[in-house]
Amino acid sequence: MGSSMVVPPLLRAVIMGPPGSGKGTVSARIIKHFGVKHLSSGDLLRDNMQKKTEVGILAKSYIDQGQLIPDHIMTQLMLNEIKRLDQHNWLLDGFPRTVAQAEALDKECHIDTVIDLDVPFETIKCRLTARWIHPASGRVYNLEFSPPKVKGIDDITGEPLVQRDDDKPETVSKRLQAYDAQTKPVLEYYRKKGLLKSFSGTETNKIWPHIYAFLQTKLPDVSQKDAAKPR
Ligand SMILES: Nc1nc2c(ncn2[C@@H]2O[C@H](COP(=O)(O)OP(=O)(O)O)[C@@H](O)[C@H]2O)c(=O)[nH]1
Ligand SMILES: Nc1ncnc2c1ncn2[C@@H]1O[C@H](COP(=O)(O)OP(=O)(O)O)[C@@H](O)[C@H]1O
Repeated sequence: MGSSMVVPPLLRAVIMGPPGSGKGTVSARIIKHFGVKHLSSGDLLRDNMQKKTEVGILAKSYIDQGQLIPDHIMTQLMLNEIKRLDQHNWLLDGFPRTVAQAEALDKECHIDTVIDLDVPFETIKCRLTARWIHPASGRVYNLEFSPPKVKGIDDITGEPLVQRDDDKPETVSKRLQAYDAQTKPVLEYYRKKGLLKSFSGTETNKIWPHIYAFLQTKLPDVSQKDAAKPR
């Protein structure tokens, strides 16, 4: 039996979108429903900053300025992590963010699909100042949209939540500029390859059912919840 079973190909997906477009929020739902491994460049960098690794110390100076980390550092860091997920379906979040990164990724693996969250900048600006995160897990909250059960406390661990230093209004503007100049060309890069699936809107709850339906054509839902009402 075993040797004749058809093994479906592993999913290699990327989620893109400007800062605050909901990549982390949507990724959490994708993980819950489709059981994929999630690799977030921002979470990885924040973990390195917190541990004060060489990469973390270097990254901090860029992140605090709202600038991207140099390509060679970012690519090495991420490709290293990606290798460890070899046998799993995976979703990259926050990488690639430049065409050079996308090209380096292409040399290592074949990407199947790129989910693009197309959310207007105006919507995003207010969201980020109300964002709170649990750094150890990457769980993300929002004072209005998805508040924690207890103010300032992570629902699962009971540990304190923090605000990201780079969510200050001045830094947010710089990050949006970097997105326009350096990351938008990546969308074009994947569009030309026929891999880009854009989802437009201003509310995650309205965008999510479309993403869910799209992914269901690729992977089975492994969550217990009623698939008719994906949350
Ligand atoms: N008001 C509002 N906030 C949202 C919505 N979707 C996500 N958020 C919040 O917006 C912030 C940014 O979302 P996040 O998933 O961290 O975006 P990322 O930066 O692309 O990973 C977080 O505080 C989310 O809780 C939404 O539809 N409406
Ligand atoms: N692929 C990348 N290339 C360069 N810099 C990156 C990359 N991913 C993350 N960073 C740095 O980390 C910061 C935070 O990233 P992230 O948490 O993904 O932001 P957001 O969730 O707001 O999109 C970015 O503003 C950038 O400075």
